[in-house]
Amino acid sequence: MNIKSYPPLFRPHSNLTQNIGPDEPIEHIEDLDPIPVIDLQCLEKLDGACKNWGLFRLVNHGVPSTLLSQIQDQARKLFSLPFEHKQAVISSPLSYVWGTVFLSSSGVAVRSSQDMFNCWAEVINFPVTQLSQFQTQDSLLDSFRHQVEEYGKHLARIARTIFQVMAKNLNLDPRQSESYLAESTAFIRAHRYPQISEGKQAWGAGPHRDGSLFSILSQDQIGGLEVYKDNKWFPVKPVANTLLINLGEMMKAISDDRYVSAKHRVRVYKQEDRISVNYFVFPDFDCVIRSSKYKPFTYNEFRAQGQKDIESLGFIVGLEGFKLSK
Ligand SMILES: O=C(O)CCC(=O)C(=O)O
Ligand SMILES: [Fe+2]
Repeated sequence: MNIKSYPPLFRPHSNLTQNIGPDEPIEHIEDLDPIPVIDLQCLEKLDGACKNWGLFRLVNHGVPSTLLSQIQDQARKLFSLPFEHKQAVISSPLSYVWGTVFLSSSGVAVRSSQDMFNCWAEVINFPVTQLSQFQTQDSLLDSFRHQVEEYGKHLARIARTIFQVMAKNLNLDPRQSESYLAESTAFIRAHRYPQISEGKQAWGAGPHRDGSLFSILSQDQIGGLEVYKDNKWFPVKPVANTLLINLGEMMKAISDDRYVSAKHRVRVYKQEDRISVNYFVFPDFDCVIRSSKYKPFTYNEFRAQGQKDIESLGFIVGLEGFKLSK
């Protein structure tokens, strides 16, 4: 355990612990992996995976395996630096937060008063289109920044390819659908879920749905991600060289509820730190999302509402709060 690298909150002597609630059954399927597998070169099964799961594994994605493993290794090294050093070198437009994954529009970490929504995780945010402006004397951060930039280009390509097919399957108006996928506001978020000491309990990330259009995740070999389907939680096992696509609430709204926004959560382990790197993509912030199920809204309004919910209720109501009453 590299204690100096952890924010004080996550060190063994801290008395922070979380009531993680009743431990809902986790479906253990040892050999069979039920998560749909989609080939980027042949997207025939994409529509079914979006309708049934809202989360799928992507193969044949064209990201070199060396780049994927470098991203994982370098992220792990970066998180292993002393806590104070990370605080000192990670500066705007990057940000470093812990205990929450929510950031206000001004980049400040927003913590909920409710346990479920605080996370046993550290997060470094990289806004992909602003990375070329970032200068640092720290050689590890500098080389990681370059890799993230290169990785970001692959992810933007993958996001475009997948979204084009989704838009076609959903018969979206091609002009409208252009503003549903905004590359300019996409960001890459690296997470480290520190190991947790005996006797403590917390979620790496409590059960939630993402607010994004969708995300593209690379996880290490530790595991811990779980997805909810048919009233059960399924482990999303690590499979080398694959990526995970997770549909968020914006995709559900745009699809007029034909697609599922996957509910998921992350477990933490006693023995090991887990690393994951996630790319989030959103609609243009001021593009109006129209559907038959929800009142028209922009992503900006959705995000502002989420922040208000966190501050007043301790959790995000999400898309349900925009539903048209019958
Ligand atoms: O780390 C993961 O596996 C998922 C993280 C997550 O749920 C998120 O970033 O929204
Ligand atoms: Fe998530």
